[in-house]
Amino acid sequence: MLDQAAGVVWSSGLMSSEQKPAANPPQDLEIKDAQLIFNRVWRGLENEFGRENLQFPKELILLGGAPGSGKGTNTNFIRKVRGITAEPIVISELLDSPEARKIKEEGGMVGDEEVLRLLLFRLLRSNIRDGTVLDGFPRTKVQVECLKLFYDQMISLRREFSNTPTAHLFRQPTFHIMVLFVDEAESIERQLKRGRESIAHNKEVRESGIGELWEERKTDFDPELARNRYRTFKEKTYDALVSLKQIFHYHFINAQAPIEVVQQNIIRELDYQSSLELDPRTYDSLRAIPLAEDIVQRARQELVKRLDGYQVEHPELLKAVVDFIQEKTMPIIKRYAVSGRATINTEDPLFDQPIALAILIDIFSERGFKASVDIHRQEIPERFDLATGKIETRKKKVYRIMVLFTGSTIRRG
Ligand SMILES: Nc1ncnc2c1ncn2[C@@H]1O[C@H](COP(=O)(O)OP(=O)(O)O)[C@@H](O)[C@H]1O
Repeated sequence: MLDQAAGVVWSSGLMSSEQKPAANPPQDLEIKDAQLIFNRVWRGLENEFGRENLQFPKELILLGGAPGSGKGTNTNFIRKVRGITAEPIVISELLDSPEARKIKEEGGMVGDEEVLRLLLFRLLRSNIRDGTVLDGFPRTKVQVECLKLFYDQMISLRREFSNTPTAHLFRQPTFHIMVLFVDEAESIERQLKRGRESIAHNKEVRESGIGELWEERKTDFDPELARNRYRTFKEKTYDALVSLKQIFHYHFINAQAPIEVVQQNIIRELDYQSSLELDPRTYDSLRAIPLAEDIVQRARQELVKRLDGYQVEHPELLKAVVDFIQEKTMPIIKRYAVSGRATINTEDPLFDQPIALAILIDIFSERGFKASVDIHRQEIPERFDLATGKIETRKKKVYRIMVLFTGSTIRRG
């Protein structure tokens, strides 16, 4: 028996805060462009490699910042702090065609589609599965949108393969956006400094025949070109990077300081964020406690294992619970979706087997709901014995299934 009317919990507060869709959703051209570009590149990948082979790095640290902010200087340091052994990917080095070189020399930017294609192909290399640092992506609003679409695709792949033997190859992606910040004067000064260092270094290499030549960028010798690069960054890149703050792990680093100070800032930022607020001694006493996100990730792997286990060991029970969810709970959940909360009472004897309750909760978790079940035992008076005065009762077991879910923005990464 299903007690629908009594089983649904409404909160007037939740009802009144019901969100209406925006009347005019922003139809940003750049967002549309990004979708077209991304879809073309992604289809290319699927055709060339097959979906099952689209295995990308688990962790990506996307390093952004004005030219001269110290991205190249700090990349190896960041890898060390995060225990990343894979080589970093420097976008400007990926862009090696003569056309791309010419654009770069003038301080401009290479087309988004070309950048995205080269990058995603490069990310598929098997030696960077654990993670890597990306220097110089995303640089434009379109690239920012592509990054979000890429993340969503990684999540879809993960879901798609979660019940297969290759589930472990599609891990939960973690994206960190790290912005190194310097002002215009500092950026120009450092670009020119790099120019002077390159000349001195290359002179030494040529004279001694030892070592490798460094790239000599035109923009590192001309203050006007250097200024132009900084302005391109401020106008095209900076706001786009900041817009990712709400979505991925975001780290803003004051990079206008001596290298040692910048590196301390990086350590602090990459560490658990509360370390920024806590006294270091307090933080030290807490750090033995695992981070919630690590536990959640392990729990998710366990969940996948359990669900696969039910399929093998209790296939009929699994099917019965799936049918129950589909037929008995989904209509109620859909009907009350705005509140994000539904309660369903049932006396279905299916749940007299405790494992059926476990299966129910796990299925809901896998589908993104939070479910819990209370069992209520009620005695229903059935007969009154006139001779003894005793009331005979029937025991009734009611399972109260509470399902919570949310329709609000989900933090990615
Ligand atoms: N904190 C710092 N203080 C002084 N000079 C720095 C600092 N960080 C980097 N530099 C210098 O600035 C120049 C540009 O750094 P680089 O790492 O190549 O910048 P980016 O990769 O962000 O363009 C290099 O000569 C580098 O040695």
